[in-house]
Amino acid sequence: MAKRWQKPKRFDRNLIVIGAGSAGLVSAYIAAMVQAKVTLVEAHDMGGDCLNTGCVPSKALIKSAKVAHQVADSPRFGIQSGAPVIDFPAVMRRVRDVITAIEPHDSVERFTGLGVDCVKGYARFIDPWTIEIDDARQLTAKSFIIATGAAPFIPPLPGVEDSGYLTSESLWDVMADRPSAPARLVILGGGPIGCELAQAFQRLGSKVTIVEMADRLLLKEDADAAALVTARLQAEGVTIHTAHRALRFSSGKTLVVEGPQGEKSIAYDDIIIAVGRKPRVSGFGLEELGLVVDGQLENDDFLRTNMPHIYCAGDVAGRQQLTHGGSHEAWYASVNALARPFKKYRTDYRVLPRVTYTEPELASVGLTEAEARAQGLSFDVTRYDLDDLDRAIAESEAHGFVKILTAKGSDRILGATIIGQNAGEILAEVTFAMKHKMGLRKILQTIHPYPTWAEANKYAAGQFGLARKPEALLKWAERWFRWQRG
Ligand SMILES: Cc1cc2nc3c(=O)[nH]c(=O)nc-3n(C[C@H](O)[C@H](O)[C@H](O)COP(=O)(O)OP(=O)(O)OC[C@H]3O[C@@H](n4cnc5c(N)ncnc54)[C@H](O)[C@@H]3O)c2cc1C
Ligand SMILES: NC(=O)c1ccc[n+]([C@@H]2O[C@H](COP(=O)([O-])OP(=O)(O)OC[C@H]3O[C@@H](n4cnc5c(N)ncnc54)[C@H](O)[C@@H]3O)[C@@H](O)[C@H]2O)c1
Repeated sequence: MAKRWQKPKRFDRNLIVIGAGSAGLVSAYIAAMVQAKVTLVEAHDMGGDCLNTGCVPSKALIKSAKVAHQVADSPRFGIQSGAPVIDFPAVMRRVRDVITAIEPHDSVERFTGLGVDCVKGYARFIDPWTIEIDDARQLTAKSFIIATGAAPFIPPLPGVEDSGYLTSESLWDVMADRPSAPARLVILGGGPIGCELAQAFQRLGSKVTIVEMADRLLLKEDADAAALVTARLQAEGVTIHTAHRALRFSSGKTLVVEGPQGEKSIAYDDIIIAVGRKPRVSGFGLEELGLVVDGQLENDDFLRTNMPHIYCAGDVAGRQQLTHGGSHEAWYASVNALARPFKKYRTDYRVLPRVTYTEPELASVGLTEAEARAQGLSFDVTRYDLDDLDRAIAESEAHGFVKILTAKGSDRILGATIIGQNAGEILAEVTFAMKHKMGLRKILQTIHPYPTWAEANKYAAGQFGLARKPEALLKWAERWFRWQRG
């Protein structure tokens, strides 16, 4: 390294963080908290994908769609209201307002107040210790964290450039000016983005078709849980083509797909491409430093790239793509970068929860059954069906389940999947137990208020206990009580 580049004798900063999404913001925050001199460089909007084009607008849209669905569904609860009238521009204005309300949490003002030097501009490495911002100002640092996120992957299908496709990044601005939701909406990709947006747009008046090349939706999640999401989407009118591969676009806004029955043409008014997100690693000097191999930013379990003073966190690191995952990695990247060479911490993803905000909601943490099997683990599965839960019955939402995997011969939790209303909230207790190595018996011993959704965890733990009754002791007790009755 020294031969090709001259290392500066002094540095302007202890740490420079590139990208102000969840990973970059948290990295800069931690550095400022421990009194390091830190600069955070952001080319576009503070808050990155989550605030501007990801979690926040999608959850705001999902809420409006849920209200529309509840209005349509109200006779089920004894309320007559007529079909919902969707004021789509007002829905999109609300999405914008929600972003505006949350913006201050991620703002330059807030982070400057916390001691972070925030710089607006596009950063590019010119050597391993120096970045240039907007081809003008240069800054050096002892360490760096690359937190540049990911961008939608666009498959190189014939005709794609003229297809008028939208992505999770572009759709918000485009839809903001529309009088109504697209009449026929095709969504390519049946992952979390595809499923969440499909249900939301269907509920807001679109006729949605999902095209997914795998044989089921939500491939990374428990198959039983994903099947319930699929069934609900279909019941609400979404057309789902699994095992269908997109082949090409033809003129007149048509997608040609190939499935088990051959080729099929699907006409659309709009198409959203949601087939995964690709780490942003090019155009700002990483390739020139030799940090990118086969299109990936190489990094180890300490989030260190192949230059020991350059770290990474968030979507760009290629290990997970979640907002809280990015914040989690930010802790490791910033602490490892600042404590170098005295101390380093290995990343740990064993207790990383995730939630897909469809209705029913699908929440999981740790291993799925398929993952536990693939790892050759010996485990038990306890399942509690929510059709038994009083709160779920009272709310006429008695569907879904809690599925918990435990290590064979113990109550140690290896993973959990919850599907149903408020699954993400119910999962919090299991995540806490798992993180702090508390088994299912500890959940069973905890008082849960009646009637709550969280009681589902207690009943699942109860189910676990029932399946492991001390049969010999109970036989003895039965004899003892019979003897006592005389
Ligand atoms: C529709 C959708 C819904 C989602 N919903 C959820 C959800 O409900 N829950 C959840 O946990 N996750 C969700 N995600 C994922 C989540 O948004 C991302 O995982 C998270 O935002 C990634 O954060 P990050 O900090 O790694 O990157 P980003 O937020 O992408 O931030 C990277 C930043 O770096 C900047 N940048 C890039 N290059 C440079 C450069 N050279 N110089 C300066 N700045 C640069 C970019 O402008 C950007 O602001 C969703 C994603 C999408 C698309
Ligand atoms: N609620 C949440 O936490 C949330 C919501 C949205 C997104 N996210 C994050 O964003 C990431 C990206 O989401 P995503 O849904 O774009 O990606 P994904 O990788 O999770 O799913 C993409 C799907 O597209 C399919 N696919 C790929 N190429 C295809 C093709 N040519 N034709 C048809 N189908 C094709 C894949 O088989 C896969 O099922 C997620 O993995 C997740 O981490 C999270």
